[in-house]
Amino acid sequence: MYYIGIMSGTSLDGVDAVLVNFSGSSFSLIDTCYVPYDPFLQAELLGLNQSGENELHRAALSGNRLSRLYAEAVVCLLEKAKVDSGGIVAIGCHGQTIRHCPQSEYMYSIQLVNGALLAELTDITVVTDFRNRDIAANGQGAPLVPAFHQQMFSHSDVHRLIINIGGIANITSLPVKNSVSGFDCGPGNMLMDAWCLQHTGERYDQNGLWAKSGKVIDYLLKDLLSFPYFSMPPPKSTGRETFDLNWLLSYLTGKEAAQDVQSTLLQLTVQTIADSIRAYYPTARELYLCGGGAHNETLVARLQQELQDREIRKTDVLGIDADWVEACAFAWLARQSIERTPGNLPAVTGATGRRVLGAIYPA
Ligand SMILES: Nc1ncnc2c1ncn2[C@@H]1O[C@H](COP(=O)(O)OP(=O)(O)OP(=O)(O)O)[C@@H](O)[C@H]1O
Ligand SMILES: CC(=O)N[C@H]1[C@@H]2OC[C@@H](O2)[C@@H](O)[C@@H]1O[C@H](C)C(=O)O
Repeated sequence: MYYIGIMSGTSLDGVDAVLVNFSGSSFSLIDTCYVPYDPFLQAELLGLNQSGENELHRAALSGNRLSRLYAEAVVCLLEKAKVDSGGIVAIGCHGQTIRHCPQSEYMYSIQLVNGALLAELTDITVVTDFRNRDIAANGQGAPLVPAFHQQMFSHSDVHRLIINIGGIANITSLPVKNSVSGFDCGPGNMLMDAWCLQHTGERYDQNGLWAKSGKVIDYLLKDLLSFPYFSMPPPKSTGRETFDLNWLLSYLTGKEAAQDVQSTLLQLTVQTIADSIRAYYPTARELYLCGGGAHNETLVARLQQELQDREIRKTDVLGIDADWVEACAFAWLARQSIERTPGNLPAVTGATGRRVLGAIYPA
């Protein structure tokens, strides 16, 4: 029961791909492959988050480029694992989000990928477009990963929280008795990455050392935290439409030192995660981090400082490396689709019911 999961997230850094084996209820991660975006593709994808000239054509071309990269990642996995394409049941490919508008007046989410091309290039069944069925059922279409967290990380006696710190940060609550819940807390690394690139030329602030060299600007943090998204009740999900550099610039006076802004952005991520936990999951004591932000030592130390009575570890100790949880989730979501089993959790997304997700392109 080999599946491939492919995730390219809101950080816009590249492609995470995994080969996994599901047999019955057991799961194993067999191989992984990471393919970075070249600067041209990265800039093009970032540009497609806003309207621009000839954007339909550009989006279609980027979808094709992405699909060729996804196919490279598939070949890399098959070679590493010495498995041939006939041995794979399906590829679950998230695609690259360029717009996310689940609100009732819009009701769509766009993940770029040419599923037909990927099926043609790999000769493997491809499942894509995981979000729109949930949105059609009045859900947010995100986050979807909590259903996978439930399968992999639940404990019969302990209330656990799983916190993904990617471009956006999202939280999953796995209580002992009540139903699973979760939502997007707000920006994870996205704003820090953009500010860091603009001021240092580095794509991200390694271990948060630049942020650590600055001071949190109290008035700025207070202003940022007053943004309505943070106090909105779940279900909720967000993205680059809301949290981009322009959003940040609208709060700056122009007199702030760049490293102090970075320190404040890091604190914003920490604070919005900690506030969400205090507001919605006050009794949960075990926290497990995944996503790239789990490697940011300054961020993790400040989060531990905010939540001193909770134990914070990475999902690695639960059996899945923090870097590969999302890609594994899309392999699992593909299996749900292939088996015609629902993949969404209405308690998370707000959908009116459970739905079989995804569009299938047969091999
Ligand atoms: N050592 C590190 N120190 C600081 N930040 C790091 C480190 N390693 C990774 N990161 C951060 O993690 C980001 C990548 O995270 P990840 O791959 O989880 O995001 P994503 O999957 O694209 O986002 P999302 O989950 O929102 O879709 C990088 O852009 C960087 O900001
Ligand atoms: C629209 C979209 O791509 N959302 C992503 C993003 O990245 C993290 C967070 O925001 C989450 O809601 C979601 O991704 C994961 C994989 C999810 O659906 O659970």
